[in-house]
Amino acid sequence: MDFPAAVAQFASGPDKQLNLKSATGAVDTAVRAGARLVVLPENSMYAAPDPAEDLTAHAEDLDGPFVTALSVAARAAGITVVAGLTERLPEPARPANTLVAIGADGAIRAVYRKVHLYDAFGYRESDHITPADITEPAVFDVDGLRWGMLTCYDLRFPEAARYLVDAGAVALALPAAWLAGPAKEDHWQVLARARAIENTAYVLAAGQTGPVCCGQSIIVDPMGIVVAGAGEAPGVAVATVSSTRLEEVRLTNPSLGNRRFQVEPARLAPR
Ligand SMILES: O=C(O)CNC(=O)[C@H](CS)NC(=O)CCC(=O)C(=O)O
Repeated sequence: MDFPAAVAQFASGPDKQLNLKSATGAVDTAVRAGARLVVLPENSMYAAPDPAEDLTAHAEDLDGPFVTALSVAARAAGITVVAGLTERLPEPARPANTLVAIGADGAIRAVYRKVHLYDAFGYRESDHITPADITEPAVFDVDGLRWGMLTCYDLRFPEAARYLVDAGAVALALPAAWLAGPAKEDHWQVLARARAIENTAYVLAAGQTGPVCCGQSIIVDPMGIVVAGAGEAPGVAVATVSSTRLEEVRLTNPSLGNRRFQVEPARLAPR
Protein backbone atom coordinates (compact mmCIF):
# COMPACT_ATOMS: atom_id res chain seq x y z
CA MET A 1 0.00 0.00 0.00
CA ASP A 2 1.46 3.32 -1.13
CA PHE A 3 -0.14 6.64 -0.54
CA PRO A 4 0.94 10.27 -0.57
CA ALA A 5 0.80 12.03 2.81
CA ALA A 6 1.49 15.65 3.69
CA VAL A 7 2.78 17.88 6.43
CA ALA A 8 1.36 21.41 6.47
CA GLN A 9 2.72 24.47 8.24
CA PHE A 10 1.45 27.94 9.06
CA ALA A 11 1.52 30.30 12.03
CA SER A 12 -1.68 30.44 14.03
CA GLY A 13 -2.38 33.36 16.35
CA PRO A 14 -5.17 34.80 18.47
CA ASP A 15 -7.68 35.11 15.57
CA LYS A 16 -9.49 31.77 15.44
CA GLN A 17 -11.24 32.56 12.13
CA LEU A 18 -7.91 33.25 10.49
CA ASN A 19 -6.41 30.07 11.98
CA LEU A 20 -9.31 28.01 10.68
CA LYS A 21 -8.75 29.54 7.24
CA SER A 22 -5.08 28.52 7.41
CA ALA A 23 -6.04 25.01 8.50
CA THR A 24 -8.74 24.41 5.87
CA GLY A 25 -6.53 26.07 3.24
CA ALA A 26 -3.78 23.59 4.13
CA VAL A 27 -6.24 20.69 3.75
CA ASP A 28 -7.18 22.00 0.27
CA THR A 29 -3.55 22.43 -0.76
CA ALA A 30 -2.70 18.94 0.50
CA VAL A 31 -5.55 17.27 -1.36
CA ARG A 32 -4.71 19.15 -4.56
CA ALA A 33 -1.15 17.85 -4.18
CA GLY A 34 -2.60 14.34 -4.09
CA ALA A 35 -2.27 13.64 -0.34
CA ARG A 36 -4.55 11.09 1.38
CA LEU A 37 -3.62 12.37 4.85
CA VAL A 38 -2.35 15.71 6.13
CA VAL A 39 -0.73 16.56 9.46
CA LEU A 40 -1.35 20.14 10.65
CA PRO A 41 0.55 21.83 13.53
CA GLU A 42 -0.05 21.76 17.27
CA ASN A 43 -2.33 24.63 18.36
CA SER A 44 -3.81 24.97 14.88
CA MET A 45 -7.00 26.33 16.47
CA TYR A 46 -5.46 29.02 18.67
CA ALA A 47 -1.99 30.21 19.66
CA ALA A 48 -1.65 32.69 22.49
CA PRO A 49 0.28 35.88 21.66
CA ASP A 50 1.52 35.91 25.27
CA PRO A 51 2.75 32.58 26.70
CA ALA A 52 1.46 33.65 30.14
CA GLU A 53 -2.13 33.90 28.87
CA ASP A 54 -4.89 31.85 30.54
CA LEU A 55 -6.09 29.51 27.78
CA THR A 56 -9.37 28.51 29.44
CA ALA A 57 -11.43 31.17 27.65
CA HIS A 58 -10.22 29.97 24.23
CA ALA A 59 -10.50 26.22 24.79
CA GLU A 60 -13.12 24.26 22.85
CA ASP A 61 -14.81 20.89 23.13
CA LEU A 62 -14.19 18.19 20.54
CA ASP A 63 -17.64 18.91 19.12
CA GLY A 64 -16.90 22.66 19.13
CA PRO A 65 -16.56 25.02 16.16
CA PHE A 66 -12.93 24.21 15.25
CA VAL A 67 -13.14 20.42 15.11
CA THR A 68 -16.58 20.60 13.48
CA ALA A 69 -15.29 22.88 10.71
CA LEU A 70 -12.21 20.73 10.23
CA SER A 71 -14.41 17.61 9.98
CA VAL A 72 -16.40 19.28 7.23
CA ALA A 73 -13.15 20.15 5.43
CA ALA A 74 -11.75 16.61 5.82
CA ARG A 75 -14.94 15.11 4.48
CA ALA A 76 -15.18 17.55 1.56
CA ALA A 77 -11.56 16.83 0.66
CA GLY A 78 -11.95 13.11 1.35
CA ILE A 79 -8.69 12.85 3.31
CA THR A 80 -7.58 12.14 6.88
CA VAL A 81 -6.61 15.24 8.89
CA VAL A 82 -4.53 15.34 12.09
CA ALA A 83 -4.50 18.67 13.96
CA GLY A 84 -3.93 20.18 17.39
CA LEU A 85 -6.18 22.32 19.53
CA THR A 86 -6.64 23.56 23.09
CA GLU A 87 -9.41 21.35 24.47
CA ARG A 88 -11.78 22.38 27.22
CA LEU A 89 -11.74 20.07 30.24
CA PRO A 90 -14.30 20.15 33.07
CA GLU A 91 -13.52 23.20 35.25
CA PRO A 92 -11.56 23.96 37.30
CA ALA A 93 -9.04 21.85 35.35
CA ARG A 94 -6.79 23.70 32.95
CA PRO A 95 -7.38 22.75 29.28
CA ALA A 96 -5.65 19.87 27.51
CA ASN A 97 -3.27 20.20 24.57
CA THR A 98 -5.09 17.79 22.27
CA LEU A 99 -4.70 16.16 18.85
CA VAL A 100 -7.55 14.78 16.79
CA ALA A 101 -7.33 12.43 13.83
CA ILE A 102 -10.35 13.03 11.61
CA GLY A 103 -11.12 10.41 8.99
CA ALA A 104 -11.98 11.06 5.35
CA ASP A 105 -15.64 10.62 6.36
CA GLY A 106 -15.35 13.51 8.83
CA ALA A 107 -15.56 11.31 11.95
CA ILE A 108 -13.01 11.52 14.76
CA ARG A 109 -10.88 8.37 14.59
CA ALA A 110 -8.47 8.99 17.49
CA VAL A 111 -7.74 11.58 20.16
CA TYR A 112 -4.43 12.20 21.93
CA ARG A 113 -3.78 14.58 24.81
CA LYS A 114 -0.17 15.76 25.29
CA VAL A 115 1.57 13.79 28.01
CA HIS A 116 4.92 15.64 28.24
CA LEU A 117 4.35 19.34 28.75
CA TYR A 118 6.99 21.82 27.63
CA ASP A 119 8.52 22.77 30.97
CA ALA A 120 11.93 23.41 29.46
CA PHE A 121 14.01 26.09 27.76
CA GLY A 122 12.37 28.73 29.99
CA TYR A 123 8.78 27.62 29.21
CA ARG A 124 6.19 26.44 31.72
CA GLU A 125 3.43 24.88 29.65
CA SER A 126 2.12 23.11 32.76
CA ASP A 127 1.07 26.49 34.20
CA HIS A 128 -1.70 26.54 31.56
CA ILE A 129 -2.31 22.97 30.42
CA THR A 130 -3.26 19.75 32.21
CA PRO A 131 -0.80 16.95 31.40
CA ALA A 132 -2.61 13.85 30.19
CA ASP A 133 -2.32 10.50 31.89
CA ILE A 134 -0.87 7.71 29.78
CA THR A 135 -3.82 5.86 28.32
CA GLU A 136 -4.35 3.48 25.42
CA PRO A 137 -1.95 4.20 22.53
CA ALA A 138 -3.40 6.84 20.18
CA VAL A 139 -3.38 4.87 16.94
CA PHE A 140 -5.67 4.74 13.91
CA ASP A 141 -5.60 2.95 10.56
CA VAL A 142 -5.63 4.57 7.12
CA ASP A 143 -5.72 2.39 4.00
CA GLY A 144 -4.14 -0.53 5.87
CA LEU A 145 -1.33 1.46 7.53
CA ARG A 146 -1.38 2.10 11.29
CA TRP A 147 -0.61 5.65 12.44
CA GLY A 148 0.25 6.95 15.90
CA MET A 149 0.17 10.50 17.26
CA LEU A 150 2.57 12.50 19.45
CA THR A 151 2.77 16.20 20.22
CA CYS A 152 5.81 18.48 19.91
CA TYR A 153 7.87 18.10 23.11
CA ASP A 154 6.86 14.39 23.24
CA LEU A 155 9.43 14.03 20.43
CA ARG A 156 12.17 14.23 23.07
CA PHE A 157 10.90 11.06 24.80
CA PRO A 158 11.78 7.94 22.79
CA GLU A 159 9.56 5.74 24.99
CA ALA A 160 6.48 7.72 23.87
CA ALA A 161 7.14 6.88 20.22
CA ARG A 162 8.06 3.28 21.06
CA TYR A 163 4.74 2.86 22.89
CA LEU A 164 2.90 3.67 19.64
CA VAL A 165 5.19 1.50 17.52
CA ASP A 166 4.68 -1.42 19.91
CA ALA A 167 0.95 -0.92 19.29
CA GLY A 168 1.61 -1.43 15.57
CA ALA A 169 2.12 2.14 14.35
CA VAL A 170 4.37 2.31 11.27
CA ALA A 171 3.94 6.07 10.79
CA LEU A 172 4.00 8.77 13.47
CA ALA A 173 2.11 12.04 13.05
CA LEU A 174 3.77 14.77 15.11
CA PRO A 175 2.02 18.15 15.21
CA ALA A 176 4.29 20.74 16.84
CA ALA A 177 4.97 24.37 17.60
CA TRP A 178 8.72 23.99 17.86
CA LEU A 179 10.32 27.12 19.18
CA ALA A 180 13.00 28.62 16.90
CA GLY A 181 16.73 28.79 17.68
CA PRO A 182 19.78 27.35 15.92
CA ALA A 183 20.44 24.46 18.33
CA LYS A 184 16.68 23.88 18.73
CA GLU A 185 16.23 23.49 14.99
CA ASP A 186 18.99 20.92 15.00
CA HIS A 187 17.21 19.07 17.81
CA TRP A 188 13.97 19.08 15.80
CA GLN A 189 15.45 17.42 12.77
CA VAL A 190 17.86 15.13 14.62
CA LEU A 191 15.15 13.87 16.99
CA ALA A 192 12.58 13.36 14.21
CA ARG A 193 15.15 11.37 12.24
CA ALA A 194 16.22 9.43 15.34
CA ARG A 195 12.62 8.44 16.12
CA ALA A 196 12.26 7.29 12.48
CA ILE A 197 15.52 5.31 12.50
CA GLU A 198 15.14 3.61 15.88
CA ASN A 199 11.52 2.65 15.17
CA THR A 200 12.00 1.97 11.44
CA ALA A 201 8.85 4.06 10.99
CA TYR A 202 7.76 7.10 9.01
CA VAL A 203 7.71 10.38 10.94
CA LEU A 204 5.54 13.24 9.68
CA ALA A 205 6.50 16.26 11.76
CA ALA A 206 4.44 19.41 11.12
CA GLY A 207 5.37 22.62 12.92
CA GLN A 208 4.09 26.16 13.23
CA THR A 209 6.10 28.72 11.24
CA GLY A 210 7.88 31.91 12.38
CA PRO A 211 8.60 34.26 13.86
CA VAL A 212 8.11 32.31 17.11
CA CYS A 213 8.42 28.78 15.73
CA CYS A 214 10.79 27.29 13.21
CA GLY A 215 8.57 25.64 10.57
CA GLN A 216 10.81 23.16 8.75
CA SER A 217 8.13 20.50 8.73
CA ILE A 218 9.52 17.25 7.40
CA ILE A 219 8.61 13.78 6.30
CA VAL A 220 11.19 11.19 7.32
CA ASP A 221 11.19 7.67 5.92
CA PRO A 222 11.89 4.51 7.99
CA MET A 223 15.59 4.68 7.03
CA GLY A 224 15.79 8.16 8.56
CA ILE A 225 16.00 9.94 5.23
CA VAL A 226 14.23 13.29 4.94
CA VAL A 227 12.07 12.71 1.86
CA ALA A 228 10.17 16.03 1.92
CA GLY A 229 10.44 19.34 3.71
CA ALA A 230 8.46 22.57 3.80
CA GLY A 231 11.27 25.03 4.57
CA GLU A 232 10.48 28.15 6.59
CA ALA A 233 7.45 29.62 4.82
CA PRO A 234 3.84 28.51 5.25
CA GLY A 235 3.01 25.63 2.91
CA VAL A 236 2.73 21.92 2.42
CA ALA A 237 5.22 19.12 1.70
CA VAL A 238 4.14 15.74 0.32
CA ALA A 239 5.83 12.35 0.12
CA THR A 240 4.70 8.80 -0.50
CA VAL A 241 4.29 6.58 2.53
CA SER A 242 4.91 3.05 1.29
CA SER A 243 4.41 -0.30 3.00
CA THR A 244 6.82 -1.83 0.47
CA ARG A 245 9.57 0.61 1.49
CA LEU A 246 8.73 -0.02 5.14
CA GLU A 247 9.05 -3.79 4.76
CA GLU A 248 12.33 -3.45 2.84
CA VAL A 249 13.82 -1.22 5.53
CA ARG A 250 12.63 -3.53 8.30
CA LEU A 251 14.28 -6.50 6.55
CA THR A 252 17.55 -4.59 6.14
CA ASN A 253 17.45 -3.07 9.62
CA PRO A 254 15.50 -5.46 11.89
CA SER A 255 16.42 -3.56 15.07
CA LEU A 256 12.88 -3.78 16.49
CA GLY A 257 13.17 -7.56 16.36
CA ASN A 258 16.76 -7.55 17.65
CA ARG A 259 15.88 -5.94 20.97
CA ARG A 260 17.33 -7.63 24.07
CA PHE A 261 16.04 -5.54 26.96
CA GLN A 262 12.88 -6.76 28.59
CA VAL A 263 10.66 -3.69 28.56
CA GLU A 264 7.94 -3.17 31.14
CA PRO A 265 4.60 -2.05 29.78
CA ALA A 266 4.38 1.76 29.89
CA ARG A 267 2.86 3.13 33.06
CA LEU A 268 2.12 6.61 34.28
CA ALA A 269 5.19 7.93 36.06
CA PRO A 270 4.41 9.98 39.21
CA ARG A 271 4.42 13.71 38.50
O1 LIG B 1 4.42 28.77 22.96
C1 LIG B 1 4.15 28.82 21.77
O2 LIG B 1 3.94 29.87 21.13
C2 LIG B 1 3.98 27.56 21.00
N1 LIG B 1 4.49 26.40 21.66
C3 LIG B 1 3.66 25.44 22.13
O3 LIG B 1 2.49 25.58 22.10
C4 LIG B 1 4.24 24.16 22.67
C5 LIG B 1 4.02 24.17 24.16
S1 LIG B 1 4.66 25.64 24.94
N2 LIG B 1 5.60 24.03 22.26
C6 LIG B 1 6.39 22.99 22.49
O4 LIG B 1 6.05 21.96 23.09
C7 LIG B 1 7.79 23.24 21.96
C8 LIG B 1 8.77 22.13 22.22
C9 LIG B 1 10.14 22.58 21.83
O5 LIG B 1 10.35 23.60 21.20
C10 LIG B 1 11.27 21.75 22.29
O6 LIG B 1 11.06 20.63 22.81
O7 LIG B 1 12.41 22.22 22.16
